[in-house]
Amino acid sequence: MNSEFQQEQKRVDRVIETITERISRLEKDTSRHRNEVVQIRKHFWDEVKVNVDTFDDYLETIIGLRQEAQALSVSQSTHRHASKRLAALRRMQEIPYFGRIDFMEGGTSTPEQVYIGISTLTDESGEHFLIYDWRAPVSSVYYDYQPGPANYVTPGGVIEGQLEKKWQYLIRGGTLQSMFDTSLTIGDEILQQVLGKGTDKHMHNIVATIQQEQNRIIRHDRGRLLIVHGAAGSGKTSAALQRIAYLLYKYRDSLNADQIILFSPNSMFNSYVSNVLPELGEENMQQVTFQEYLDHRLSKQFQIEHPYDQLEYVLTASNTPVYKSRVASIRFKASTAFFEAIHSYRKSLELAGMVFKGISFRGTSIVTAQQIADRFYSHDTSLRFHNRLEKLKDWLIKQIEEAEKAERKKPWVQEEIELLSNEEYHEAYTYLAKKRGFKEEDIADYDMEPKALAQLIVRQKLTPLRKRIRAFRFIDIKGIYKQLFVDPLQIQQWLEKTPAEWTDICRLTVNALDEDKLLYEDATPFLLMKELILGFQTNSSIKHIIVDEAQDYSPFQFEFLKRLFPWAKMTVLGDFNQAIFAHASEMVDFQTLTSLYGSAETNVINLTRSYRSTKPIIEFTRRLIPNGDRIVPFERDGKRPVLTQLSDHADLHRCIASKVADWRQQGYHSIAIICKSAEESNRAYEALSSIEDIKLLKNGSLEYEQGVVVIPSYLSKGIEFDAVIIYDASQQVYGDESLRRVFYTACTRAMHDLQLYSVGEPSPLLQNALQEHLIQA
Ligand SMILES: Nc1ncnc2c1ncn2[C@@H]1O[C@H](COP(=O)(O)OP(=O)(O)OP(=O)(O)O)[C@@H](O)[C@H]1O
Repeated sequence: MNSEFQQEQKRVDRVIETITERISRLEKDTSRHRNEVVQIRKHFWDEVKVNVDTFDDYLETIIGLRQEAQALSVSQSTHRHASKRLAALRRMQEIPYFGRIDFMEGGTSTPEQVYIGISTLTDESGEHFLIYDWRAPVSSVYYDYQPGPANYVTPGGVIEGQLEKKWQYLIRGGTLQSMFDTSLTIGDEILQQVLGKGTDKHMHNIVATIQQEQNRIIRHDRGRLLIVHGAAGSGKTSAALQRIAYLLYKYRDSLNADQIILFSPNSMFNSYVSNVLPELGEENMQQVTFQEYLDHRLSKQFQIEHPYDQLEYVLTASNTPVYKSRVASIRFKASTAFFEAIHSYRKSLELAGMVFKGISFRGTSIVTAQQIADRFYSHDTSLRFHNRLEKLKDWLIKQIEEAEKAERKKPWVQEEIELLSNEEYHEAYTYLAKKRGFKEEDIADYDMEPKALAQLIVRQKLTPLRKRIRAFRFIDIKGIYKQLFVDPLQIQQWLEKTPAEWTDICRLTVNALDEDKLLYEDATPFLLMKELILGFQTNSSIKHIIVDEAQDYSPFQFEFLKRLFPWAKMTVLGDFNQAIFAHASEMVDFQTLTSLYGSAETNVINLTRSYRSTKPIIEFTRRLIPNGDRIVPFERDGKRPVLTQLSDHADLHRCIASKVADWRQQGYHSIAIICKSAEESNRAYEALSSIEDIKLLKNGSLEYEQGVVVIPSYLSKGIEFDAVIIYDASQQVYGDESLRRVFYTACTRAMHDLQLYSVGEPSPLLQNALQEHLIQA
């Protein structure tokens, strides 16, 4: 062992000693803070005297309450911070740092050794940094430069200097295992080691090996919209998560994790990425799928089709009669043209076309739908649309009041009074007495008049109706949306061109709405229509939204997100070669998105290097897509993918079982058998049930499971496996050109090994994968 290595190990030991001391000090502090919180909670009401007899007492009570609540909040926040710091220090006990730069600032003569880890550590004096946080300004030099002139940006300006040397350290369990002078060595040994390992149940942070182009994404801080277009496995999700950690660090005084939302493809993906931020000592951002949001807004009214059910239909129902129209409907309803048409339609409602629901009580009409419409269109059309609706609502409330007066004299009210139970009678009595100003002790003296009781009963019975009117439920949004499709010619007023299948699209939309079903392609347009009429529900507390797998969102959905989060900056990450939804063909690149905030507010970063898979796998998968040669594989050796042609399914299942056994022996922890659809997955799972511990992953699975799994292609998005089997890459299954992206997505999930089987002729999608890239067995 050379002396430099020994010196470095000694430094590691010293730093770990400091970390251990800090931990023991902090453990005492956190336990004290925890006790404080418990005590404040326990004695909260002892400390506050609740007295509301006089105004001064009341004021004193409020002030006391506020002081206690403040003390509790301060203690809770101190405790939270201390616990977070403690968690970070515990991780640093294992790996205190991973890199070092020797940086000589302009005007100085000795370089400073800057050690970089997941969090900052200073010496006892607090003046010298033993470790710099990877997000600190100076640490950017580590990621951005090779030895030579270098600079970094601080809030006070740009610091110029010279990067003398750059080191990578591999420290595990407090022991320095290796160190590389990366200014001398060629290739990235640590990255090789990281990528060569098996996959895990959870994604991990990549801070030790962030690449220069990824660092640009992480530290980007200009404009409203950042678009990242990157090849499969290029680190888009990883960069997005480290970006969140970076923003939380840089804006720690004004930004917290609750103000960031990650839109992710499914719940399983949420669990897969849930560890990255906590590993870096940060709290997780909010995570949501677009479907969850739609459900939250619309599921009371409708049964909304799940996007994966829509996808399953597209993948499996091509023989059904309405298939072509349905696919055309999905594409058309995702377009900005339809988004604009809905805006124009809503505008036209100012003059005609609103649909209302009549209001009736006990089977008798109070106001008919036609009367409501007449009233609405009798308003001055120069008033704002929403004000007209407000006026209409007030008028309807008045109609209810009129109806109320008339109802009081009707016989049903007397009958109701007679049927009141003692309890109800007493309740009504007490209520009316209090309303008349009687104090608790004088209530018994109150004489209840029968008229007042009748009034009360009618009022109560009409309360639900009043509530519905206040919530604008007299507007028939479904009727208004449906109207767009009832007369196929109507939409031509607002659209230059309708799809050829428009009449069929209209028919299938109306049929679904009549059954109170909302097809997935209708859900966002419907919600937009609703918001344009009733007013937009926006969320102004969110400062950043990150949309992963953005190729699966329609331009329509992006417009919607922009309106929903008016103050948020947006980071959008995707790969069009993995666009698997039928609506995705509406957007062939992210250029369309530039119009969202305008080009001055938009920046685009492309990632072309791919890290997930071995070089032979990438050399194969990139031949499956147009312009795939732009993808640069990371130099990691491995075996070439294998295509095995078989004659029947019995043979296929035998081969898969033996391949899985083989791979298990090689030590692979996660093996995926990827099928085209859920339908194929179910069949495969049944047939392969003899494989020990095999699991079926389906829509709704919340956890990403390790081991041997059968999974439909679209659910495997975003995640990765040690080894992948493409269940049946035959002409029969992947015969259609429209499946190219689904097929590519499935193949790019493999890290170390890829095996394709084909029952009968292989898919024509494999045509370009030359012999040199694919072993045919
Ligand atoms: N700089 C890096 N250092 C270490 N590992 C990396 C780095 N960049 C990417 N990886 C690894 O490469 C794999 C792919 O990364 P990630 O899932 O973020 O890519 P992606 O672009 O989102 O992929 P896809 O679009 O195919 O879902 C992960 O295992 C990730 O840890």
